[in-house]
Amino acid sequence: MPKHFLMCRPDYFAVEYAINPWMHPEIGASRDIAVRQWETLKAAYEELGHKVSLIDPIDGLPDMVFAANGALLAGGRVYGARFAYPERGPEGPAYLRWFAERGYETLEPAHVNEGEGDFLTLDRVILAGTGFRTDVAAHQEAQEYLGRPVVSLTLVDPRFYHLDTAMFPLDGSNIAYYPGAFSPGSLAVLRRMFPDAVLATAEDAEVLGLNAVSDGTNVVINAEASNLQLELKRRRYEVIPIDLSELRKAGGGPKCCTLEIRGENSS
Ligand SMILES: CN(C)C(=N)NCCC[C@H](N)C(=O)O
Repeated sequence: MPKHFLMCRPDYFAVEYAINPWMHPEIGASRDIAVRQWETLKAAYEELGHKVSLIDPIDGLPDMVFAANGALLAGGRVYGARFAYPERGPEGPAYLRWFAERGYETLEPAHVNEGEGDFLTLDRVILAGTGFRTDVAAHQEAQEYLGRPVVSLTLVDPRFYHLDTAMFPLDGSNIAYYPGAFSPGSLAVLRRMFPDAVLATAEDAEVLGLNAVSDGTNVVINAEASNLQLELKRRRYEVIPIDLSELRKAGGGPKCCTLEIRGENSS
């Protein structure tokens, strides 16, 4: 099934503040390289048959390329983002406006949450991260608005500050994750819910290998995550490695650049 993604060209991308351990403003990042790498990601989605819509980037919002943080959709409803750090604050209303202007039902959230960065949707449940960015009250707010069960998971390693830096859905019922990113209780929940999950190594997690996008057949994944790629191939997934090393300097990978638009008829 082709998917529909929202992306934001990194025309104003920069590393000029530090709100996660990957960001080093004293080193910075190249916008030109980031744009080229991002174009490769967009082309990969289009080659796989997925539809990509674009939101206009805004000058002064260097992290807006990370569209996954902009909202969470289910059944055509849009639960907006409210960012933890003021540097990203205006992105929430900008993404919500994009959807409202296109006729989507939207909710401006009362609680801090960073969209699909901390909410990962499976067929029967939404997995939700907390610990660094998204407030656990937002998990309840999303559940109430979207009418989907939300399972809270606690992140404990600041390098993996969003759930989607430590986990991705392989399909509607199984996941890949890095165990070291979760609290003992959350890990026990994951083991119980997903006995057949793909477990990533620290090496894969440290190159943001878990920040991947799967359509159930193809997995678009950071090129450097080599152990994880081997395991995915062993499980018969088609692996599409992408070099997003410049965007990683802001703490993002393929998934961060990709917000899934889930319409009325999708799960
Ligand atoms: C998994 N997702 C969506 C992300 N991890 N997003 C990247 C956000 C990077 C930004 N500098 C920040 O720290 O918010």
